Amino acid sequence: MASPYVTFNREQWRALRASTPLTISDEELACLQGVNENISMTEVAEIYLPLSRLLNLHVGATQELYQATHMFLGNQDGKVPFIIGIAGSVAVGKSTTARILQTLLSRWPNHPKVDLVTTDGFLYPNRVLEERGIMKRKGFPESYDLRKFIRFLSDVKSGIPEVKAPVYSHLVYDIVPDEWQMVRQPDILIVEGLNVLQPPRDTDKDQRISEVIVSDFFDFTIYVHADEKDIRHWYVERFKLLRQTAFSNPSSYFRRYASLSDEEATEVATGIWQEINGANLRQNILPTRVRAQLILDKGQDHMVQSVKLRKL
Ligand SMILES: Nc1ncnc2c1ncn2[C@@H]1O[C@H](COP(=O)(O)OP(=O)(O)O)[C@@H](O)[C@H]1O
Ligand SMILES: CC(C)(COP(=O)(O)O)[C@@H](O)C(=O)NCCC(=O)O
Repeated sequence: MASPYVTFNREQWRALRASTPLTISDEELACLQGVNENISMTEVAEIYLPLSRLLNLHVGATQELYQATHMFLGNQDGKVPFIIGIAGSVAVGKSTTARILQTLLSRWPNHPKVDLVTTDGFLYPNRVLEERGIMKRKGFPESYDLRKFIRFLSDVKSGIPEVKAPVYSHLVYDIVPDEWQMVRQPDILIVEGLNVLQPPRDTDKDQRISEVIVSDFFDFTIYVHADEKDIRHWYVERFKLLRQTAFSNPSSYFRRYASLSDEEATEVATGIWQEINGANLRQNILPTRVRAQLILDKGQDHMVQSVKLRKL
């Protein structure tokens, strides 16, 4: 069967930079370094800048389409945000990708307001996960309040002026009660998380919400891919670093991990990977890759090796 994707190797993709009118100023470079100090600026210029141009073209075309419909209907409905979904494994670099794109996309005059929401806010609180015996299934499909997530996306897409997203704290490892992120009609909303390309669940009927699925609300979807052995390595390295930062915070749910030796930390993190995040990747996340409009394929140094773009 012919592939629905056109594949660009790194050289072919970076050549598209020529059709990107904007360059990056020193000030913006500094801002991106703040997003992630490990990100290479060559990577931003060669991979993410052309990607932001492609997205800019899609946003522009969609904005024109909305305008045409409004003119035809003779109404002045509220602004409808363009929604980008970013999927992929835990630790593959979704949040880094999302933040780079947020920064790059906000420089375009026709879509300066770019908001970013992560799907962890739609996890059930620990109390509910405990009641259901699924505390060790965080990130698996059944750990999310899908009804709440779909309502949120539907409200944003309906042009509601102010929509609330719940907030998850990695520090306390739980939903923060009574804290919300307000989404106020951005030009673009980036939604980043493990589950953005997942199909409807039929395992628990309670959760089944008509025929609407999460990805119906996305105007563009990206899957960040890498070999599992590389992602596992990034996960373990990030876990080791967290000992000096988040884990040593007195409010951290994982205080007990702060004093682990390198060897112990590697063992604990590898265990969590095998039991939770790796299993979730294989069972529920990787199978959704085929649904993405664009796939970023990263090598072991985080550099994108190839970009796949859906032909239709
Ligand atoms: N493009 C990149 N260049 C260098 N390091 C990166 C890049 N993307 C992610 N990382 C590193 O990989 C780890 C996981 O990235 P993160 O964006 O937090 O992943 P996710 O949101 O998918 O869990 C972090 O330690 C991050 O610093
Ligand atoms: C919170 C997460 C489920 C990621 O959620 P997302 O924002 O991708 O929906 C994940 O980072 C997580 O905490 N997994 C549980 C196992 C672990 O501690 O790594």
